[in-house]
Amino acid sequence: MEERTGIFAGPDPVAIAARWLEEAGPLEPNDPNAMQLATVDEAGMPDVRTVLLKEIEEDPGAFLFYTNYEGAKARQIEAAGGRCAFVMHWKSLRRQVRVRGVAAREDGAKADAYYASRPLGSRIGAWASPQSRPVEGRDELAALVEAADRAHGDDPARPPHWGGYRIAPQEIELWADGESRLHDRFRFTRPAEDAGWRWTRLGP
Ligand SMILES: Cc1cc2nc3c(=O)[nH]c(=O)nc-3n(C[C@H](O)[C@H](O)[C@H](O)COP(=O)(O)O)c2cc1C
Repeated sequence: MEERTGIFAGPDPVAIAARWLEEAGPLEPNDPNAMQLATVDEAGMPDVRTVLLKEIEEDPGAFLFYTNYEGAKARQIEAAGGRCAFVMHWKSLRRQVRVRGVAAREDGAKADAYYASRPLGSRIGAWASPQSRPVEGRDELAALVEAADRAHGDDPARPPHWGGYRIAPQEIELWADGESRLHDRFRFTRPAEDAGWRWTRLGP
């Protein structure tokens, strides 16, 4: 099988994705860690939205983002037994990472620490925002923020309805732009989390 070299080098696609994200950091105008997270609702209808990838854990490999556990994406993730997918595309690098996997809540010490590291306004916002539910207008939102501010003060604890998801990847595809649309695509799979990754080149 043809060897993977250069930007594709290495046995672990999670580590390669982490390398690519680091490379994209100084090149992207905004949010190099933005990922488009796909879920399906209970009728099987797909849904997708952007969230921010906050951490890549390298062993055994996982991707973390944070959100409201009462919003649509959380409901969809949980109803699907955690199954979800995401894609990251860096226009500056002309590269793409696709991941399919299973998400599980990270609502322990790591979520507490990340919550505590956020600016106060964001911490209050996490208490105040009824994510994915209708609001009457900005006035209602402002009133909810004011109430949360009064209730939780200057050092709010992490809300029970807010925390992380850790996506354990089952399949990762690394893609890089090639000449004449002959892009490079490598798909990695592993039979279990503690097994090594196998890979194959795919037609573009
Ligand atoms: C650049 C960008 C970053 C975002 N980051 C997050 C995030 O990290 N977590 C989150 O819950 N929503 C984030 N959002 C908002 C989501 O895209 C979405 O509107 C919200 O989470 C509600 O999604 P849902 O109704 O499918 O649950 C972000 C939006 C953008 C455009």
